[in-house]
Amino acid sequence: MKNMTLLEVKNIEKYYSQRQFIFRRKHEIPIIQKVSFSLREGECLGIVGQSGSGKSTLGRIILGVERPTNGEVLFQGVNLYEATSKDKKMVRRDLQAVFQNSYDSFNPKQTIFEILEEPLLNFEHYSKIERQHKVMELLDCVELANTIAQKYPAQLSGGQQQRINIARALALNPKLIVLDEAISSLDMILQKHILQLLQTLQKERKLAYIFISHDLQATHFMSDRILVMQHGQLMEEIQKGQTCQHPVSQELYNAILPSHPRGRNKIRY
Ligand SMILES: Nc1ncnc2c1ncn2[C@@H]1O[C@H](COP(=O)(O)OP(=O)(O)OP(=O)(O)O)[C@@H](O)[C@H]1O
Repeated sequence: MKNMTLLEVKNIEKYYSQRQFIFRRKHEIPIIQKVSFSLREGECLGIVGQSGSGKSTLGRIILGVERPTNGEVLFQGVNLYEATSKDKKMVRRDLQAVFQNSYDSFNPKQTIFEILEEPLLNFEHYSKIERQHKVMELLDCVELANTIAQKYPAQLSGGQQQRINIARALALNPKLIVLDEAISSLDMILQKHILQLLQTLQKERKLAYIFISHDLQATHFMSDRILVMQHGQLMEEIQKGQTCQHPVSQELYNAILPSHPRGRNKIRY
């Protein structure tokens, strides 16, 4: 089911004020300029662009944690920045995020069980036994052994920590997960495993993703559509299987290195 609109981003602009020199007056620097797009249920939308193009700022605006200067973000029809407390609760359940530095998002004094139990305690009316079952189910979902539940985050590898982050994001059965450089700190083999896991979970749960990344190949693998950003603007939308047309997108695609050096000037889009 990929036809219901889940998210609408309308004419988003974000300015930061910055002083050019110590005694000069502050200037408004545009970081996001007139960005609009929508996302359907169960869809994966990739957002790529060079460093500093505004991807993470846009991600934070979509998550409702960074108010845009202008424009609206509607999640399931609710304006994130004018939501009532009841609507905010719905958004906190249905809209989740996974970031690059998984360890930073944990309380190091909590066990994995406590970390995964926390959203259930805050949002569900489960009994203790039900919470235990649910935590084990979440560990199973991200292909981790139940014995991990008693460990602390520092006792896990980077890949295991990122799986815990994904499991925590899944705990409340969200509709959308914003993945911001979620696999960037992992080695290539682990990246592939996590991407495959994310795809399986997407199919099983009809989840939508916004996949923000520098990595064009991973974004291609995951996404139904890709938005290319530069200087805070959307330059092009590339549908799956289509060739990119815009010079900015072509430059990004040209930067992909083929596995063999002799093929490096023969990239095809
Ligand atoms: N709080 C802030 N105050 C001022 N400028 C900011 C702030 N946050 C981000 N910026 C600037 O906004 C621009 C976009 O940053 P952003 O992190 O969104 O880009 P990005 O495309 O995600 O980059 P990267 O891929 O390197 O993470 C950058 O020039 C950054 O310096």
